[in-house]
Amino acid sequence: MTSSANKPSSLDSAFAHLADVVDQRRDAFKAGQADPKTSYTALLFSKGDDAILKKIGEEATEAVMAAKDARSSNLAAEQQKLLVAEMADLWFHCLIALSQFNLRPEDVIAELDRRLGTSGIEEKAARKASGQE
Ligand SMILES: N=c1c2ncn([C@@H]3O[C@H](COP(=O)(O)OP(=O)(O)OP(=O)(O)O)[C@@H](O)[C@H]3O)c2ncn1[C@@H]1O[C@H](COP(=O)(O)O)[C@@H](O)[C@H]1O
Repeated sequence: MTSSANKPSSLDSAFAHLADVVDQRRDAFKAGQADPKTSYTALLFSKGDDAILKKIGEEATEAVMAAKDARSSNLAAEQQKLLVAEMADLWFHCLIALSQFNLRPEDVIAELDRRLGTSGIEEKAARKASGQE
């Protein structure tokens, strides 16, 4: 599998580019310029919040099942490929959900950047101590 060391393009810019495409479809759909019959993205925007959020649940479940299959196959190449495809479906639908809520992948990446270097164990303990949980 690909590692970050030999990745030719930046992950951020790949996400940003796809998010631009999705946002353009969203805006074109709202302006009556994208046809849900020819654009899957426009079709989901035409259906609204519930359909978009339901797809995330479905795609997450499919990714989990693909991961279980990959493990059962001892990480066989074909199962790994299927797992990557399901994860791609999940990430794509997350981008649609972000767009539906006027958010961008950059917002999520900024949040992950903010968390860099903070142990999840420490973060949870701090939340408990401050009564947030
Ligand atoms: N990356 C994707 C992408 N990934 C997955 N999908 C679609 O997501 C759909 C959902 O996958 P499922 O496995 O649930 O398949 P399904 O059973 O057909 O879906 P449902 O009937 O259950 O909704 C499929 O139709 C896939 O083709 C995508 N559709 C579009 N894109 C990107 O979005 C761009 C714009 O797409 P359009 O809006 O269709 O022009 C494309 O150029 C691509 O870059």
